Amino acid sequence: MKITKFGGTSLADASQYRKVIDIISADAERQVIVTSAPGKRFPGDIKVTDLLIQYAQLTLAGAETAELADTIYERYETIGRAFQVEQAVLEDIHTIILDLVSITFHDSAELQHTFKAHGEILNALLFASCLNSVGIPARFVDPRELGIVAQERDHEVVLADETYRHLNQFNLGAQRIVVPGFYAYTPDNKIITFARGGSDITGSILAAGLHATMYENFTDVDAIFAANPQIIDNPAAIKLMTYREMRELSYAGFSVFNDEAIIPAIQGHIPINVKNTNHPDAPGTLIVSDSEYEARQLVTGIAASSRFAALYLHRYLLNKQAGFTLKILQILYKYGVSYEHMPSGIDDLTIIFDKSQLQPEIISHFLAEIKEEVCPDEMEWIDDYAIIMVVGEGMRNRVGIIENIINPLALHDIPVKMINQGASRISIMLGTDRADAANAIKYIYNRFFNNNYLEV
Ligand SMILES: Nc1ncnc2c1ncn2[C@@H]1O[C@H](COP(=O)(O)OP(=O)(O)O)[C@@H](O)[C@H]1O
Ligand SMILES: N[C@@H](CC(=O)OP(=O)(O)O)C(=O)O
Repeated sequence: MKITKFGGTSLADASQYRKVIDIISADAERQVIVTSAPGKRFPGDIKVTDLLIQYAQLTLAGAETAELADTIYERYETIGRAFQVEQAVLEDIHTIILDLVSITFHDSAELQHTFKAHGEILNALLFASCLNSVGIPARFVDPRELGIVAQERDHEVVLADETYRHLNQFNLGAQRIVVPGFYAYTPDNKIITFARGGSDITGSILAAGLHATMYENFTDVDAIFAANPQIIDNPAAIKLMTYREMRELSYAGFSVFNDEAIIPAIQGHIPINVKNTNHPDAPGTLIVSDSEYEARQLVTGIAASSRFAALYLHRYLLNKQAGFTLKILQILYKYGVSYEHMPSGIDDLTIIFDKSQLQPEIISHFLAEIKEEVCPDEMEWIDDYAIIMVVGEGMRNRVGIIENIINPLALHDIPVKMINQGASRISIMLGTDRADAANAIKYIYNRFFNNNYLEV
């Protein structure tokens, strides 16, 4: 049995739905289908999840919502009509959307989670109806029935271990099931959404918990490429890679996967196949454990992400001062701020933060406290920090890689603000200005992929 997840672009309209139905009917093993909310149909279009976020905001502000509710409903209605689903199904969807504004929520967070999850809920309901209307028996199954439980801890949504016990007890039967991705239930039965892109997480949890033979993740590209296709024209496709490579690359910007998403699949030893809904016969990218992998090239992929900021601190004899870092960490802890990386030298320390996890209004407060508490000789907040990650199992134990990364950047006058090598033996991390990140990717990509400097 395979878990087959379809991203938002794969379910954006009726013609995409048709492709997805063909994909499902081509393989009886595709028994558990995970849906995202309808995504963008064309560049500039708005994902249903983003419409629902607006809908939640208008509701919280007590503003007029009728027009937006209609826009959301139309996305589902057009698809449903194309498949001649029963009128009652469309009416249900319409009512559910309209009724959201009348539900009493405990707080605004609960309202936002519930509104957001409805992109997936309604798409799964509609998709199950469409499958039935073309003669493929299928049943909508909510994460509550499966027992997917999660809760917020330190601003993170953490899956409860009992989820796997529940999934173990779930009787799948012979029918296909359609499960909405992106959300779970709290122990007190409230909807809680994962991070954006989190339908990938649901697919991965189900793959591990229901002991699938494969986790198929259908998206809108033929493969995971060695660099973002929006930066590099026609980048090399990655046919086979390891979980670890994927984790590092998705963390640093390969948005094809949510970076947390593959952890359950890794823990369950489930191979992942990323495939294209628009070219389902293309083999896509297979992601496996390192024991099933032999590196054939040095670098597998190069990613960049601009969602970072950095705090640079300089103080002479910093390496001799007991408790210097501890004081800083205590201040960060007090503000509930986690950091991503902390490269240090004898007199210098850089702390790198994920800006998407930082509330902008607290930055000036914790900076002031750090300044007062540790009295650095120099301190700078770098707000536009990008991280570039060069990743490959083939880099392990190989000498001379770093110069091939740095040289092309030096040749093009791109300053490197930080290098972090060694923490993971399969990756090298660089810090640059955000404005330089795309060019840095191009030059590093050229060195490794267009100069035959690839073989192990
Ligand atoms: N290295 C990469 N390889 C493939 N796609 C990438 C890469 N880096 C970024 N992407 C982007 O990820 C997109 C697919 O992810 P996403 O939009 O989340 O899809 P879905 O809606 O199917 O979940 C691609 O369209 C592509 O623009
Ligand atoms: N719909 C949610 C969750 C998701 O996974 O979407 P997608 O598969 O389109 O990335 C989002 O937009 O974040």
